[in-house]
Amino acid sequence: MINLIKMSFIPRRIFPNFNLPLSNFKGHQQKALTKFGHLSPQIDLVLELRDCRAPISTINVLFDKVLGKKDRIIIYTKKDLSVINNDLLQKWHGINNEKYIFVDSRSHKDAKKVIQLISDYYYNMDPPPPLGLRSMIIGMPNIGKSTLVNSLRAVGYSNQVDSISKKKRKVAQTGGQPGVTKTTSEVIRLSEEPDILAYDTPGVFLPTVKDNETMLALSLVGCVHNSFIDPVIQADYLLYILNLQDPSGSKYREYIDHPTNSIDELLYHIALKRNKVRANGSFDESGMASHWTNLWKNGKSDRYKGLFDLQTIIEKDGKKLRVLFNAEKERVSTMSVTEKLNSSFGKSDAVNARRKRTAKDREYDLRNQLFRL
Ligand SMILES: Nc1nc2c(ncn2[C@@H]2O[C@H](COP(=O)(O)OP(=O)(O)OP(=O)(O)O)[C@@H](O)[C@H]2O)c(=O)[nH]1
Repeated sequence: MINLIKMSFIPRRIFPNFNLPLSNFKGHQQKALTKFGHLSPQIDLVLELRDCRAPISTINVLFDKVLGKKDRIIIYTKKDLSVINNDLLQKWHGINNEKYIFVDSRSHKDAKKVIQLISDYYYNMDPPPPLGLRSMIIGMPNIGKSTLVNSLRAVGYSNQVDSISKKKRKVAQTGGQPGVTKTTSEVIRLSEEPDILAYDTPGVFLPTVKDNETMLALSLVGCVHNSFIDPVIQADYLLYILNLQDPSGSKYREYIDHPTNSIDELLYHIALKRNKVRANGSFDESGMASHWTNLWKNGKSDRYKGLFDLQTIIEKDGKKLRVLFNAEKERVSTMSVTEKLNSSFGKSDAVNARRKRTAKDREYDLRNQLFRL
């Protein structure tokens, strides 16, 4: 029977259309965008951070809108948590000769490579910038900006250990949830030779993200607070994405020996494995969902290296990606940021944020499952 399920298993091609909040735009992010606009004329180089596990969903086209056309290096963070391969990114960025690099923001070895890239840029500037190269580190919330600033500064000053104490080298506050940095920093010197300066900035979200899948990918990589979306829906999306990448069910084999499209079934097996099923057969569904998604969010071991971006899984073609990117720019260009900011504090989103999966959603899952079999 199990072999029959494995053979006939077809992963879901469509994710249920939950009524999720698509906005998490905050007042300090609006202020940050205004400040970006003011600082823009003095910025030589933009360091734009994206998450390796959601390289498309973590693009924020608002940055282009406020900063205008600026030279930039795209830095993919959290490489230690991702399975993305360089061929794919080379295809995307090769078309436009864009500079990009993968890093673990905490790694000094990777920070050295970033300093090297910035230094190369500096030495190619003609004339060299009289007041040092000014860069700005931007990206979605919780993507690793402040961690990278600290690593860059530690590396940039590594030859001058005596001149700067370790405490002084750590300049930016970091944390496990989004929104730790609330204001754009004063200019921070990353290195003296060459003279490289940077602004650390607050993570900025889009006023409204494109669709549910983008919001769920952003949630799995930690750009929104853990509690923002019902954990069972997050777990269901994770299951959906993992099945698309590997329909054999191997990504959750430690809990259940056959592939499944039903999050309820998987969560039950997780509870069983963890001895958390009560005598009456019930279990804490949300608790199991949070436990499972956290393994992937935090990359608890190599087994949980992830890729949560539906579009990255589908769009392998660089040209198509460019079309997608332009469509996103178009979508955002019609948005009034202030308008969206006000509406994002509206009651409906707060209500939606707490919305749980309903009996109807479960029924949908079950029908989907039966239909596939
Ligand atoms: N595994 C891993 N963790 C990282 C990496 N970069 C950052 N982190 C962790 O991610 C969390 C967020 O990092 P921050 O540097 O505070 O992120 P931020 O972009 O400054 O966040 P905001 O203040 O919300 O803008 C912290 O717990 C970091 O330790 C990375 O490359 N790999």
